[in-house]
Amino acid sequence: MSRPPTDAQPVRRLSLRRLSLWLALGAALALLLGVGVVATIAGSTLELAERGGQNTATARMEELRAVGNLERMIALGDQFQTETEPLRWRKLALTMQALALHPSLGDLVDEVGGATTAFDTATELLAMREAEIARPRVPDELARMAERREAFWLARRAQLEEAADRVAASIVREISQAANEISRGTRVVLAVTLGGALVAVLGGGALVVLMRRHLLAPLLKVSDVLADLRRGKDVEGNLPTVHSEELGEVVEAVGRLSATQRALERAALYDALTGLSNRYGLEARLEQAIGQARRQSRQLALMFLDLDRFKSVNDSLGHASGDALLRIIADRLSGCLREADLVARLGGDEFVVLLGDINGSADAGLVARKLLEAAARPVRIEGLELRSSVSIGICLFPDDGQDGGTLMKHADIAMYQAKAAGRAQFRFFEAAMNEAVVQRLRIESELRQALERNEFRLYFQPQMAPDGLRIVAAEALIRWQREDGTLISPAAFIPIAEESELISAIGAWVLRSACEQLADWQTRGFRNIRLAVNLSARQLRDPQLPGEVEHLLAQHRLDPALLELEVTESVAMEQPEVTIGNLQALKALGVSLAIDDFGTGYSSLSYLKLFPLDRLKLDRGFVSDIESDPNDAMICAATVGLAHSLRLELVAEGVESGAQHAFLCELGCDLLQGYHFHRPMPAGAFVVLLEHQHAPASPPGQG
Ligand SMILES: Nc1nc2c(ncn2[C@@H]2O[C@@H]3COP(=O)(O)O[C@H]4[C@@H](O)[C@H](n5cnc6c(=O)[nH]c(N)nc65)O[C@@H]4COP(=O)(O)O[C@H]3[C@H]2O)c(=O)[nH]1
Repeated sequence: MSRPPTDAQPVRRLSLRRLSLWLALGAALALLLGVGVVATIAGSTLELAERGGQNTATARMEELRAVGNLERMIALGDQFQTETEPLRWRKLALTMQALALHPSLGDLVDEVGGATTAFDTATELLAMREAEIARPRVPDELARMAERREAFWLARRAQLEEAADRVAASIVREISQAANEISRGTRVVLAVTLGGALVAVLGGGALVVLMRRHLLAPLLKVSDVLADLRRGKDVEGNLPTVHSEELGEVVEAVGRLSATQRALERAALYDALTGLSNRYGLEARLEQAIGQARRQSRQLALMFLDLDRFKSVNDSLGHASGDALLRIIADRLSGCLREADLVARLGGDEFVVLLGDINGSADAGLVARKLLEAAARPVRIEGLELRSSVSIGICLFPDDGQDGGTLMKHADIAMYQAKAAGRAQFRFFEAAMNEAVVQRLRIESELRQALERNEFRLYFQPQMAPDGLRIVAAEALIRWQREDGTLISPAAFIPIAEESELISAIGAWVLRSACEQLADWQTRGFRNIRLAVNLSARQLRDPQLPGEVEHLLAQHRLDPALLELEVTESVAMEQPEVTIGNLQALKALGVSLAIDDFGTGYSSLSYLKLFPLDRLKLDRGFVSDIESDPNDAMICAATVGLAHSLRLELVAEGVESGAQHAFLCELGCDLLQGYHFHRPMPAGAFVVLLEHQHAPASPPGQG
């Protein structure tokens, strides 16, 4: 798209407004001038013609009359000569005289000697005839007189005829001259009109060419560009260069519009943090790729990637570090792919990879391995070396889904399975996974309802002194009591709650209820019973947790040491540096801290000694085989030794028999928990048990 010519060489531009004003003015002037010239020429020609016509007509009328009178005189003269009756020839002579005196003949006097001659001729003829009558008796003389009269008449007649011919010729000459003048004037008017029309045609043509080049063509181009913009095409470099100010404004506005549209598109289709496509960009590409693959009968692979334990990085190191990690992972993922593939970020720590044109699942597996390796390389952020990993779910088109929505859902399900299988691995989608997910979603929604309906209960399992008689503490264990009264074990729903944000609400409920219970025991006089509460990974990383605990302790006026918070070894060791900070914040409140399921994770002793702990809880897996498996017995012994060397108490879980009890006592365990003593029980039963402590001791295993 052409940038508005602000940053390029400035283009000199005309003002169309001014140009059109000048053109209109010029056209009006030219028109006025043309009309003036034509009108002047036509007017003068007409005037000339009219004037010439009038003069000629007046003058020629007299001459015509004179010619007529002369012709008549000639005819009268001829008649006079032949007329014998004196009365009649006298009358004819008199008529001739009267005609000769007519003014039309007056003007001919000089030319033909007309009037005088005509009058004299009539007078002379009359006198000659009168003289002939006066001598009637002399016939010869009479004949001579008549001959003389005849000769005289013929001579005069010839003169009169000549005069009439000359006048007639002059009339014809005058008329043709006038006609010539009129036609010359008409030709001039015609020439001027044609000239004007030619100038108008040429000027109009030039104007049309000018308008087409500088107005119409750029306008059409701008309209094409706008149409392309509407279709979402890139119009970069398509804007015309214009030479008028007004169109320049339009072109610049379209340029700005296109730049804004591109910026909006970027914001709409790309992720601002990583520069990768976002959900909408991915959806568009996915639909396109599916259409293409369907037409060409090809396979696609869609991968759903989730950064393992990203939230704890975000919570403990802050959002800036979280963002930096996301950018690094985004770059690494992009680096593993071909140009035709796509990697998108859906938000949070979720990425999607689209592999176009693969030959089968093996291809997708190969790429997934590369992605796993790339994500697993250590990341250095703000001086800390972080170990990241991703879990990947893969599904294939067309086998695992025919449309984008289904493919995304199935890849997500496969990813969830990869996470459940221990993270940092990939899983291909299988139909059976769908059912597991449906089940999980159902439980999630039921858990939400359970919270609203207050269906959770706390059970309490005593922790005994080594003698197995004295209750020193208890562990709070959640149960879900459904409407029909059935109790659901936490193992069936806590992992699901941990996958969603539900664990925060459930954990908060447990903490609240546990503190209420502690307060209740206080009022009942059981002041030294400690209560242990399990913390989920999310809770431990929650920066609000210390504040909430502090508030609950203050609200119920509890001795903080009576509240024990347990975190599993694997959660504690996930990001040990982060755990240290979180545990220290809790320890600052005075609460007790314990590591649960000890021995199942991979503890780093250097970190373990930095955790501000009070107790280690030996996992019940080691206790169960303590008698039969010498390895387990050794581990138990070593764990007791380790705890004591770190100045921690050791709690043995899952004590189910007297032999286990005896063995653990021998090893030096500080506290014992298990069915051999008591099963988890409701609050009421636990209070009854506490009250029994004041009574004579009953043998263990009867709880
Ligand atoms: N076989 C055998 N089992 C014994 C014996 N003594 C105790 N147990 C069981 O061992 C589990 C001990 O709790 P845990 O290790 O913290 O393991 C707990 C804990 O990780 C989790 N959990 C329970 N309540 C909560 C809670 O309120 N919050 C969180 N985040 N997790 C909880 O659920 C797990 C299972 O809890 P429960 O089903 O109550 O199972 C309890 C308890 O009933 C024994 O002698 N033999």
